[in-house]
Parts: sequence; structure tokens; C-alpha cells
Amino acid sequence: MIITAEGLYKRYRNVEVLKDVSISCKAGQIVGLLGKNGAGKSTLFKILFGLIKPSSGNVHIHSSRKKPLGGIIEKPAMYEYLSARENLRVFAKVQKLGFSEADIDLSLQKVGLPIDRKDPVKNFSLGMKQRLGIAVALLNNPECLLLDEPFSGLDPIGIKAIRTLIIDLVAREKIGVIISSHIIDELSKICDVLYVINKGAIVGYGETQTLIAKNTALYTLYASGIYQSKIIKKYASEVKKNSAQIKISQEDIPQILQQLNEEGIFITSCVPEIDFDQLFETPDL
Ligand SMILES: Nc1ncnc2c1ncn2[C@@H]1O[C@H](COP(=O)(O)OP(=O)(O)OP(=O)(O)O)[C@@H](O)[C@H]1O
Repeated sequence: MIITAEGLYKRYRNVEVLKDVSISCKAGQIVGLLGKNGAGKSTLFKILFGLIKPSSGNVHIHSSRKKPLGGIIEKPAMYEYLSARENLRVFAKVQKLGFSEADIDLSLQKVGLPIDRKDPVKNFSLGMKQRLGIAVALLNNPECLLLDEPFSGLDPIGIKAIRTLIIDLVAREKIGVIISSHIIDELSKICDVLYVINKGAIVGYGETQTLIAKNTALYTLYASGIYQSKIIKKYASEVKKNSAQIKISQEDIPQILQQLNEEGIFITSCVPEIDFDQLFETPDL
């Protein structure tokens, strides 16, 4: 493990915003922290970074690197009137990193930003600003990146691009990443494991697909003419011409797909409908 937090509590004027939170991340792992607005995600990140102290509990860092953690909390902070290169120069200088222009080229290339753009960052798209934020976070060569809502405000193509960047970075740099979000779709496509935080407490944890399967009882199947199927009527709660919502467990899916195939109905997609009340309320640990 690079970072392990155990039994964290945080109180603000007698209000407990974190309750017995434990979380860890190892090299090569992408960890998701899923929680609604106000669940305590940013507070947890600030504690992991050492920006605020927990009321009780401990954070252990196991890394040989000089600055083991890097990241973005809330929004990437940068100088809007400077170019990407100038921003990196300033942040490297403040941290006394002695970066050459070639090092800055490398930092820009690492996150897929052009090395020749000279205009101010205020002209950048949100996705480019996120990339620059990640480049700043990587300056110290950290072993673990903490990214607070890195997909916030991005369109689906921007989300996919940042997702690809994070996956590439983990593979190339052998780092661990903890990502927070309130949207499960954003995390499910990228995270190896998920922690679910609700009202300051971890209410669920597991390998991402297992956790999703555990909290899914309904699936929507799409196929041309599915309403004609005999087998689907046994399970369906809602059938339309080309889609059917069925109540089954994940293990039964292959058998139903095979039966539909035998009926000459070919499924084009199978979408799990997560039970969010269950996901956020049921202790899964
Ligand atoms: N300095 C503070 N003083 C008092 N209460 C605070 C303070 N910082 C955070 N809180 C409260 O702690 C709770 C958790 O806030 P936090 O920002 O960690 O949640 P979050 O999950 O990051 O939410 P969001 O997704 O909206 O950013 C909220 O109820 C918030 O109002």
C-alpha cells in the first residue's frame, strides 16, 4: 500500500462529517470514492493530503519518494493569465524542482497537452485545464494521485479522454490513483475498487463490478422484437417493443441470453440498473 487511512473521524463544531473512515490505495491501482454532494469526499482528501487534521484516526504513507502524494482538490488551481508552460514553470520553481524547458515539454506531453501553445490558460477548455492540473500534480513525481471530481463539468468525450489519460498514467508511471465522484458511471469504467461514502461513513466497499452486481437486481435488455419472447415474460417487469426490464441476478444472465438466442432474439445490449438506495444505505463491509 502507498497510503492507508484508518478510523478517521472529523468533527466541525460537534457535527461529525467523517465517521470511522478507512481507505487505502496501492501502486497500479485505481480506487474510486463514490458519494453524493456533502458526503465528505473533499474533507477526506484534505486529510489524506495533510491539509487538515482528523479529529482522530491515522494516515500512513509508505513510499520511498520525496513527495509521495500529488493531486487536485475541488478545482485545479492555476494562473489563468499565464500559458500552460508558464504555469508549469512557476509551480516547478515554487517547489524548487530545477526544471529545464525539456522537463516541461515532458510534463506537457505526459498529459497530452501541446508543447507549443502560448496563449493563456483562460482560453483552455475545462478538459485541458484538468490535464494541466494533473501535470502540476505530477511535477513532484508522486506515487499516488488524489483527484477530486476530475470529470466534473466535462462532456462525455472529455470524460473519456481524462479516463484514458488516468489509465495510461497508472500503467506508465506505476502510480496509484484515488478518484472521487458522485457519478457511479464515471468511476465504474475506470476503478478497480470502489468505496461508497454516505453522510461521512463508508457504507460499501468492493471490487467495482462485484459491488455493482451486488446492488443490481434489474437489467434492461435491448433486442429487436424482444416483446415477442416467451422466456422474457417470465422475468420482465416492463416490456417494450425493443427493450425489456428484467429482475434477475447477474449469474442468471448468460442462461437467459442463451435462451433468447434459441428463440431467435439477439441481445444488442444489457444495461444494469443500479439500486442506488441500496448502494448508499446498506453496509457492505
Ligand atoms: N470547514 C468546515 N466547517 C464546517 N463544516 C464543513 C467544513 N468543511 C466541510 N464541512 C461540511 O462537511 C460536510 C462534507 O463536506 P465535503 O466538502 O467534504 O463533501 P463532498 O463530498 O466533497 O461534497 P461535494 O461533492 O459537494 O464537494 C458538508 O456537510 C460540509 O458542509
